[in-house]
Amino acid sequence: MIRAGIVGGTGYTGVELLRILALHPEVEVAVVTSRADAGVRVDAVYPSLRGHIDAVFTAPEVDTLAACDVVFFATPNGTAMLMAEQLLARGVKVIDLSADFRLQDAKEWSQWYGMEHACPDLIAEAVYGLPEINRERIKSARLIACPGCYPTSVQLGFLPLLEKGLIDCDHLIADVKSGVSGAGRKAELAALMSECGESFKAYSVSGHRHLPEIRQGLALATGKPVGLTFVPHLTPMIRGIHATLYARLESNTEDLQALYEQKYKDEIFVDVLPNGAHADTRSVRGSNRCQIAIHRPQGGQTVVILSVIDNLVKGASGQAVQNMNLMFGLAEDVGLSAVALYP
Ligand SMILES: NC(=O)C1=CN([C@@H]2O[C@H](COP(=O)(O)OP(=O)(O)OC[C@H]3O[C@@H](n4cnc5c(N)ncnc54)[C@H](OP(=O)(O)O)[C@@H]3O)[C@@H](O)[C@H]2O)C=CC1
Ligand SMILES: CC(=O)N[C@@H](CCC(=O)OP(=O)(O)O)C(=O)O
Repeated sequence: MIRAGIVGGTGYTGVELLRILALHPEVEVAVVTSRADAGVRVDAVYPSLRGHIDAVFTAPEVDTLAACDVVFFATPNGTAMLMAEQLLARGVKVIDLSADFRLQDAKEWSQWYGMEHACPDLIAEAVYGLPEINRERIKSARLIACPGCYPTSVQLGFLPLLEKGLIDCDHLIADVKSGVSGAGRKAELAALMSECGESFKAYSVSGHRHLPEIRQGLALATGKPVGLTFVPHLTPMIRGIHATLYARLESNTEDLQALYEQKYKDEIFVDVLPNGAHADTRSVRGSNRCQIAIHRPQGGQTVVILSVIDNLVKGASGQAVQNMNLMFGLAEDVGLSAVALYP
């Protein structure tokens, strides 16, 4: 059995990890941390886990976590980087759901995240945990930087077009909507039902911290810098990300539906919908799937890609477990076969 630790077990991605790992046949959840709830049983905070997780929240301490084979950090940015080095030195694999190791340039990271990086030397070793592009490197990694939720939906949507060089890379547009759980469980005015219910708004239009992460991934796919306008929106739903992606085609020869189907034909967690379909977040809620639909309105030069995920599953905890499966030589979908909840 793989002994797993979760730092930040009371947050939304933490409890989603617990939900997934509770039914994972190869994992025993050995340590779950929370500073605020240290000493409290996990199933007292989350009764849904009664009979599934027999653990008590503890304070996050390296000595306790070092008894694990793998530690997930489901913590705010700036936390994993303080403990990762010590855990790796003690032979523990680290899977970080936060942004601490996502950007390859420590200076750029500091600018977007507003703090100095505590261990810039580890950044080069971290493998960006998007299995659809980095599967082989993930298998032998010690440290995984799980992609952000918006970046997962946008990169999976744009990749086939970029890899084939079919679009104008200077003017990409990602118009993306997120459910409120994307903001985490902490109390926040903007996430109150009376603030975001019955309303819909864009935010961080002048620059969101996922912009450099998405640009970095797309530039790697195409081999040159990309020009991207990324506008996130907050929608009054709990889970889900819906990305509407726009690009200008530079070639008319390719059958785009066939291109996407071919690119993702062996990917368990990327589902290309039939021609003309409209992807919806409800159809991936609770599942580790990304569903993608391709459109070319009026047969013109603009291609519109719809890409949907559950931000807490393929956008965070499901993808983290997908990475863990690869790192430990398991089948990629162990523990991740849940079908979306409907309605
Ligand atoms: N929500 C989402 O959809 C997604 C989130 N992410 C990323 O995953 C990470 C977790 O997000 P989310 O679950 O939403 O966050 P939450 O705010 O819901 O939970 C944060 C958790 O971290 C713990 N924590 C907070 N500060 C510290 C600290 N300094 N040291 C140790 N533990 C700490 C909290 O418990 P306590 O304070 O009691 O210790 C809590 O359990 C973030 O980096 C987020 O950006 C990534 C993709 C999607
Ligand atoms: C709706 C909402 O607030 N979403 C969050 C992003 C999601 C997140 O947790 O960020 P990471 O993926 O980088 O970890 C935000 O815009 O700050």
